[in-house]
Amino acid sequence: MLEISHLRYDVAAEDGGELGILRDVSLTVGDGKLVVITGPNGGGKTTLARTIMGLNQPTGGSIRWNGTDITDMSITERARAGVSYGFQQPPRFKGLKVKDLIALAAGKEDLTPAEGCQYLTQVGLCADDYIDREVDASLSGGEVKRIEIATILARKAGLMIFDEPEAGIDLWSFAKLTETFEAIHKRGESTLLIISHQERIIQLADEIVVIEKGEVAKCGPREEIFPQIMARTLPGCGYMKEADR
Ligand SMILES: Nc1ncnc2c1ncn2[C@@H]1O[C@H](COP(=O)(O)OP(=O)(O)OP(=O)(O)O)[C@@H](O)[C@H]1O
Repeated sequence: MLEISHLRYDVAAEDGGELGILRDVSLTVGDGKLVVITGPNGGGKTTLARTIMGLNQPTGGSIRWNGTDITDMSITERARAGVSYGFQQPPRFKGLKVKDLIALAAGKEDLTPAEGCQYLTQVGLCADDYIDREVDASLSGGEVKRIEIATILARKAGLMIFDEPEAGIDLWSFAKLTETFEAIHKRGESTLLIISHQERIIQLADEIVVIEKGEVAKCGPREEIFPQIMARTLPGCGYMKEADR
């Protein structure tokens, strides 16, 4: 279980004061649940995900994972504890091949072709075309994004956090990805926290959390929150991006 309690993340403001990016965020995610975090741009979703992963040190509150306080743990310690995070814009790794990156994530020396195929197919990539490619600038943004998601799947972490997994991904691969999320959720082996503006991903959620202005604006079962979100997606305002409607 992930338990976030009164989490704050403040940064220095231009006027010399403090700017609250996350303000008193409390949230509980049960084991095996699929929770979608959505909300307007700049609301604080990525900051929350980065803080859970340890990329930002909170200025207040606590994060517990499976009963252990991980608030002051390093990124590596959190990863060892089973927390993994897929960046909104994943980095490239010049000199590393796709198979190296996935093998590293899976904790193996090498990958068999079948294993490579297993992980890449889940994100809509053909292993034959990608397994020996370098994860450098020759790959498109959508390709790097899908390869990074494959590494998270290979890690089989207890908590998988995906930051806008739909970003830059074509329709066919997106359909494959939603199937993959559904399958992981059905197996119940991992807890999924997915930041998304995409209606089809939001529809997979057990629970939806709306983060707005650094606070939890809404939180509850999908059946309850989804109609409220849709009611606010009127032209010119609302939670969901124009392109997703
Ligand atoms: N270190 C920082 N210093 C100043 N402002 C910051 C810092 N980190 C985040 N912010 C600001 O905090 C707000 C929340 O950013 P965040 O990236 O978490 O939003 P988001 O909800 O993920 O947005 P999007 O939907 O556009 O991805 C933004 O206005 C951002 O510019």
